[in-house]
Amino acid sequence: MTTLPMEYDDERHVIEADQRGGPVDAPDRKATFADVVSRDEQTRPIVPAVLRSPEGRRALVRWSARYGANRALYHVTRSPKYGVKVAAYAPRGMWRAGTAVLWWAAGGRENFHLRQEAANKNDPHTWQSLNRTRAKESSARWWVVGAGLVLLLAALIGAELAGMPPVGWWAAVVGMVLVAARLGRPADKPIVDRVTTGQRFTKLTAEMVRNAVVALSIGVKEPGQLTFPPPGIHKDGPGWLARFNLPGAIVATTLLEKRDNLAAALRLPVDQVWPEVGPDHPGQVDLWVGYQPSSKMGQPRWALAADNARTSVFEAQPFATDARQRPLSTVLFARNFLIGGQPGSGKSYAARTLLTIAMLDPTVELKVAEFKGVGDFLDMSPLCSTYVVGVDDEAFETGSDIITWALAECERRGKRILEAKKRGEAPEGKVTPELAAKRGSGLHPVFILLDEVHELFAAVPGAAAACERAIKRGRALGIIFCLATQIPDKDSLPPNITRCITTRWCLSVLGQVENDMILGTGAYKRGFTGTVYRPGVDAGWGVMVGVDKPGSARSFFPKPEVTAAIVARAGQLRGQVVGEDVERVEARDMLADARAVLRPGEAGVPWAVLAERLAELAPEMYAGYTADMVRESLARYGVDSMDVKVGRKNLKGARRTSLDAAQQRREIEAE
Ligand SMILES: Nc1ncnc2c1ncn2[C@@H]1O[C@H](COP(=O)(O)OP(=O)(O)OP(=O)(O)O)[C@@H](O)[C@H]1O
Repeated sequence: MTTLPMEYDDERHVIEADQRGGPVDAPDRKATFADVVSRDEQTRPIVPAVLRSPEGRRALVRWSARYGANRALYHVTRSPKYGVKVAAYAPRGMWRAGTAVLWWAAGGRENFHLRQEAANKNDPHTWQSLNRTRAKESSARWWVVGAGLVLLLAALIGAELAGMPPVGWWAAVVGMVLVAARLGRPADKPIVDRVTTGQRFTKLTAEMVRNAVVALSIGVKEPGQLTFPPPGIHKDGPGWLARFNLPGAIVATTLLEKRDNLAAALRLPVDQVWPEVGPDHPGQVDLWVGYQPSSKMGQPRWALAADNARTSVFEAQPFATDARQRPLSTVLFARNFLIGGQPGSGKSYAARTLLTIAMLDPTVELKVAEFKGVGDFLDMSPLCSTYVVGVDDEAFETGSDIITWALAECERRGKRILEAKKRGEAPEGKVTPELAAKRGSGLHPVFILLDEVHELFAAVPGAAAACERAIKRGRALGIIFCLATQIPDKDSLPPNITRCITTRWCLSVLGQVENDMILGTGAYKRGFTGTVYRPGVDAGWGVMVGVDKPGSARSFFPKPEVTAAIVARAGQLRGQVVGEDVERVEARDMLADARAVLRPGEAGVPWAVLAERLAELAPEMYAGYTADMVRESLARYGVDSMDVKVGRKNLKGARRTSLDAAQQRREIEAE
């Protein structure tokens, strides 16, 4: 075969084969000393999780005591029955033990079948040889039995000579009788009854978790696909914690969305099963399963109930507990709080826990308005600079005055902070703990609680918008708002308000819509849902977001006498009421006022000038109003923001024609 030289024309292209890259994985090499010393992976904790916190230890002691007491009581009540059984089985046990020893010593049982077979076959040789083996082994065993008996006798004589008390003899006899009864009982008849029934949950096992997760159909096909990083499933607080990794790219939130199904697969109530995203990666789940449903668990003692409790709104303070009975804390300063839920979900009491934190900080001014009308905060009213309860016009007016006061206070505080900043006392332009505590700084923290605030928003037009502005402005200025509401629709809880409040606590709600109105869109899908709680039964339980660890939170619910002691202590700490009551601000007609401050011949005024003139006309109402606030308020009457000539410049403001047109429209509508 000849090989012809290949011919190419001039336009040939040589296509190079793709270059292979270098190996992606570095070759294995032995770990060097530097590798070993630079390892910083997590070491396994020495103390088990359940013993690491005081709450965990207390929970373990409580659980052990309850469990032990229950078992002890159960058996004590059945002790007569056990006595009869022991009396019946003990002689049989002694007989069995005695004959077993004799048979063993005689070696009768070992090659009995072989000897019998030899006898049946009439084979004396084999029989004799087998019997010799038996006799040889047996003689040694008789020595052992004899030595045992001598030792026992010696021990008895020794005990007698040593003066063993009668109780010791009785204990020895009882022990022997019990052992004999144990040996004498039939194999399928235990002497003591079972305390737990098979159905009750006592331990979370890997098998339960694996099977339950496979049953969820979230992409886990085989039970073996779940891996449990150390320390595996263990006790944590009053329950079990299983940390596991889902296979492949399945994220933990897929499992959280199916909490109901998970509880069903584990055959447990929903409020006993608490899955969370694990700490290491998004595919890790921390599944905590309580010994009991959370609705049946007690609550640890509240640290603020201590005789010497004193708080600071600048530091994290406990206000609730999570499902594992661990206290949850929050800083009040520079935060606002929204508590939502259906009637009976425990909103007022949840709000009281936050108010208690504020109350025990003697620098904080308290203003409370409750529009349920039943006096849920009446006991705390002597500590408040403004307190109102009711659902009448006067209560709503006071509620509205609180918001107006807050707005004006923001304005005043803005100026004070500016001055403090110039003096170097407020480097970040915010109220600091030092400024807040300084007498006469006018920057002490203010805690404003508006309970059932939807009533106020429905009764006073504009209250919601004003509240929104006050919330936004007051955050850095030491004014803390806490709103509690029943969220029936977007008018009673305007979405703008929800948006500017970061810490939200959703107690029992009926459905996904209400849930997401409080916690934010998508919360329900991410597994944060207050729908699992029943009003009344699970009162105080809710889901909280905007805190370090979002999740379930149950408000502290101290007994009335404990609450009374806390209030008395707060009274002692404060000495007198901090702050002053809001002044009654007569409702004013802003459109009429704006027209009144226009000077003759003026075609219009810029917004900033209008704000100044309004503040001069009625400082009690307009003191805090900025140009933007005036523009927004007049926009509601249809007054447009237009160019107004000032000297040679055009500035945005209100024109006389626009103000007059708005007034005419109003008169026509009134007719
Ligand atoms: N943390 C808690 N633990 C146990 N029970 C609680 C807890 N919080 C509230 N409760 C119980 O729930 C009841 C209702 O509480 P609360 O008045 O706070 O509910 P609410 O949501 O404000 O109700 P409504 O809208 O009807 O006023 C209380 O009387 C109290 O018995």
